[in-house]
Amino acid sequence: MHTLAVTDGRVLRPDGRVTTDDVLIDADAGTIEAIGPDLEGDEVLDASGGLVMPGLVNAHTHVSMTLLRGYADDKPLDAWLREDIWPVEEELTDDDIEAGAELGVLEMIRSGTTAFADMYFAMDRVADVVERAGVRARLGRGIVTVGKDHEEARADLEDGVEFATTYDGAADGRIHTAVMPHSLTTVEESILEEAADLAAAHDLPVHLHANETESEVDPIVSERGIRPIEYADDRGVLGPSSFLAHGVHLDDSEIARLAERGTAVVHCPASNMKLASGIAPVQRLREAGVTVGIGTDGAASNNDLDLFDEMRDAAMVGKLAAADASAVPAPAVVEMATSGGAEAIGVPGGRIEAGAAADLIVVDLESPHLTPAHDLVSHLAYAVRGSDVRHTVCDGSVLMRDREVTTLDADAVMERAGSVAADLVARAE
Ligand SMILES: N[C@@H](CCSC[C@H]1O[C@@H](n2cnc3c(=O)[nH]cnc32)[C@H](O)[C@@H]1O)C(=O)O
Ligand SMILES: [Zn+2]
Repeated sequence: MHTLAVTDGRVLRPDGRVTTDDVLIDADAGTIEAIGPDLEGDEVLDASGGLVMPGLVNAHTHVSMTLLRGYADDKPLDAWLREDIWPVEEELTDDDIEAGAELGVLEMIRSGTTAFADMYFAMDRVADVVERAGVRARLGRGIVTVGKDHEEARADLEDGVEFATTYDGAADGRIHTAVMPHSLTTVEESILEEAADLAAAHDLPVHLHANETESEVDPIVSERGIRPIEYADDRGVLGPSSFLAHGVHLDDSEIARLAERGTAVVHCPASNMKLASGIAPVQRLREAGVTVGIGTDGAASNNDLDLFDEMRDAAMVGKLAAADASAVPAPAVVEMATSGGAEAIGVPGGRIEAGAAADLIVVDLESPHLTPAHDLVSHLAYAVRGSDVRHTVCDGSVLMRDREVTTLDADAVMERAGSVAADLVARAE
């Protein structure tokens, strides 16, 4: 057994306590062996002056959209997608998607994210990046049927299911998959139903955008006389492994139904604020017992993939929405960004405890903006930035040591992404 000792730091435990301990990792198994004083390993990762905490889980993104960061801002969802994003996405090549995924994964490793859920196209290329970069992911091809005839729509569904069944368990088990119909309004009813059936038949989760904007909720209510979550349930989409992105506009009956079905919600506060979609009822969801994770959504609606920013946004906007400063407190956002996210997307990790997956980060605390250290959980929610992450470990492997990413060549990744992004936009215009 090859071991890695993370030494001389403080450790964030699953119950929110912070202790002064070392963490011993079985690098071969990719698991945490022990937590305690004076642990010795074959290799050492210095955590002095730092906090060891679970790697963050970005529970909803479109990682290759880093190529479109800053390309189209200041518009509502529907116009943004139809006028700006989808036309450029028409021009995307598989190589572009790979370059964008490398950039996004690099950014995530550098800001402490070790696992993410991704919906996009050319997912075989995204899977390749996940494998090389050493992170964990739940991946799926986004299935869209608007503007397609039934045959094309079926082909999209089949592609999505084929990707999901082929890649589940890839990269030594670091890659998980899901069937990912894009949303309740961009996928026709029969395809949505089939997607849910096929996911169940293959024991895979369903992931989709739902109840993101009012203009997505209204047509379902007026055409069918029922709320979107009831419609989703009738199509078989909801289940204990399913997770939906956004859940901004949910009424009490929908929240109760999500709780009953065990379907998780991924809160994307920055995207929801930027597109002026609304504010998800995070406090009410949590009180109802719904598992809530946090996601950045794509970099074109955020505009970064730093989950520390997202934690702060979730706490701030949660209070504003509830008109209650005690709503969505620091421990809740830290939980949502770690164990909550891992549970929502169904990946290991999210906890520093013996036997858990060795997905962890070390946050450097020796900075003016993190001084004094009255309460480290408060710092994680309100004051830490992604650039404070010193080391990133996933599945027992060191992906970043002293801010140097070991699995990707940062300069080459940025140069390639910058160049393909410029070409892409030029082709689209
Ligand atoms: N459009 C593709 C498949 C969907 S991939 C996922 C899609 O979600 C889009 N997307 C990104 N952010 C959001 C969001 O907040 N809501 C809805 N869609 C989004 C993204 O641009 C991408 O087109 C097709 O026609 O086959
Ligand atoms: Zn999205």
